[in-house]
Amino acid sequence: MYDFELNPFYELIIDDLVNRKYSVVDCFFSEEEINLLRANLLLKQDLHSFKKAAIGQADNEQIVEEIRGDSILWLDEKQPDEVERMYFNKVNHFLEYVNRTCYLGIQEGEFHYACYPEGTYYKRHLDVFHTDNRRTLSVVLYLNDQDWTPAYGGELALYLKDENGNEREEVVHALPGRLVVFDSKSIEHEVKMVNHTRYSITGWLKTR
Ligand SMILES: O=C(O)CCC(=O)C(=O)O
Ligand SMILES: [Fe+2]
Repeated sequence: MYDFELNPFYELIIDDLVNRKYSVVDCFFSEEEINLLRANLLLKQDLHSFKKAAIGQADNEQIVEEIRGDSILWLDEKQPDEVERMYFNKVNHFLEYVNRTCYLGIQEGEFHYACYPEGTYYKRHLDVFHTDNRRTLSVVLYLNDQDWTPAYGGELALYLKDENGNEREEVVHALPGRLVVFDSKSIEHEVKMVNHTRYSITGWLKTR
């Protein structure tokens, strides 16, 4: 017997995750919250604190712009600013719900701002490492301007298997406020060529 109230919005996301291993929702954050998060990202970027993103992990990290061309800044969950605290509160609320209903055993998260300048992309990859497969759910939130159009490129392509085992590409436009949650361990994906600076927060919910 559940001792808490069902959340119909979270249930939709969870249904998607169970049925097809990914979910795309546009109203997890309000437009005002997205504007605050974008302004926060731009402020931090002005302070020149973004670094070219690497591939690999720990002592095996390499910057390879032919594979990924974004610059990132990790969020510090222990010292969030006011806007980041709002982001963490919402994500953690969802996370607690997922843990209680799906028993995924997620213990922690890691999150970074990302900026893809024009002409960059991130080639097809999986979000788990050979030496560390704790990442369970990938969570991407787009912080692009409200006038973002598909002509700006930078689509997220998810490579999915249909019921016959054939591969199918699901294309997701990086519309402002859009949240994409997907199974880190099984869904290969890529960021297509970006024609206009593209902003996001990407996070991973992990087991310990
Ligand atoms: O920004 C996106 O749409 C996906 C980014 C991504 O795949 C990653 O950072 O691992
Ligand atoms: Fe990824």
